Amino acid sequence: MAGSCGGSCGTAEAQQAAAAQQELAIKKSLGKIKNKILVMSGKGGVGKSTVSVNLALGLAKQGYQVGLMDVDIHGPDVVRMLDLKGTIEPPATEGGLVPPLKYSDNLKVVSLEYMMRDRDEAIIWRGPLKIQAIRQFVSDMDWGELDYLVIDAPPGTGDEPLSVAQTIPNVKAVVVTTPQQVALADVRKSINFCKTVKVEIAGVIENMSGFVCPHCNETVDIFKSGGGEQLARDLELPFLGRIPMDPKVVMAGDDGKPYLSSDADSPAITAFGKVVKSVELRLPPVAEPVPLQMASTATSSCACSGGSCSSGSN
Ligand SMILES: Nc1ncnc2c1ncn2[C@@H]1O[C@H](COP(=O)(O)OP(=O)(O)OP(=O)(O)O)[C@@H](O)[C@H]1O
Repeated sequence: MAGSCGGSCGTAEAQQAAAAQQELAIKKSLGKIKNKILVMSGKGGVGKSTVSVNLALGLAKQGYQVGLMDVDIHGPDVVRMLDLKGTIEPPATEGGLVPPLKYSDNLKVVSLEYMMRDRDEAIIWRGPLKIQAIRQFVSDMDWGELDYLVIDAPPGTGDEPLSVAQTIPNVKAVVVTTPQQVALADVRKSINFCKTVKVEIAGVIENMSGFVCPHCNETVDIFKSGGGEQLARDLELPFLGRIPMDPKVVMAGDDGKPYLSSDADSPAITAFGKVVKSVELRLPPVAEPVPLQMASTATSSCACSGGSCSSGSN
C-alpha cells in the first residue's frame, strides 16, 4: 500500500538497507583482520606516512599478511612512496569486492590515489564523503585474511581519524611525534582525541630523533631527542621506539623505494626494525609468522661525536 510520503520513504528504506548491508560487509571484512593500527599525529610532516609504509613493510618482511590503507584523503602519499603508480588503474571487481593493489605477496595497499585519474588533482571533499570513502575502503575491498592492517591518517583529529575510530571499533593508535616541544604539544591533542573516542593507544614513536651522519652512519643529536619518550612516560603510554633523521629516508620515499626495502646498514634501519619488533610484541597476531630475512643491523667504526666526523667522503 502506498503511503503519504510520495515515495520518499521507499528511498529512505533503500538507504537504510544499503547502510545495513555495508555495516555487515564492514564487520565481515574486519573479522578477518587480527590487528588494526591507526598511525596518527597532531602535527603535519612528522613522518606518519614514512612510519606507516616502513611499519607495514617491516611486518610484511617478518612474514605477516599486511594491509596498508592510506586515508590521508587530501595528500595520499603511500602509493608514491611504494612506487605503485604503474598499477594505479582501478582493477576489475571480484565477486563485488575490489582487490587492493599488490605490493608483494603479503603486502596489499589501498589509497585514494587509486581513484584519482590525475595524480596531481586536488581533492575537495566534505566530511560525509570522506567518511563514506573510508567505510568503503573497509567494506568494498577484498583485504582477505590479514595479521595487520596499518592505516595512515592525515595530521590532526579531523574526519578521517574519527571515521576510522567509528568504522573500526577495535583499532589501536600509534602516535608519531618529533622530539620538539611544538610537536609534543600537538601530540597531546591526539592522545586526548583517542581517549575521547575510546581508541586504545598502542604506543608513541619518536621520529626524527637525532641525525644520522651520512659519512659515518653515527647518530648525532643536532636537535633535541627523547621528548617523545618522556611524553610517553609522563602519560604512562608505551614507548615503541625512536627513529633518527636520515637523509636516505627522504631519498627512499621520493624514489618510491621504501627505506626498509633496502639492504643498507644504518642506525635508522636498525631503529625501524626495533619499532616493528615493539609493535609486534605489543600487538601480537594469533598465527605464527614465517620469518623472512630482515635487513642487518648497523655497526659503525667511526667515533663521530657532535658532528665532528672526519671519516667519510664528501
Ligand atoms: N626519520 C626520517 N629521516 C629523514 N627524513 C624523514 C624521516 N621521517 C620522515 N622523513 C621525511 O619527512 C618528510 C615528511 O614525512 P611524511 O610524509 O612521512 O610525513 P607525514 O607526517 O605523513 O606528513 P603529512 O602531515 O603531510 O601527512 C618526507 O620527506 C620524509 O621522507
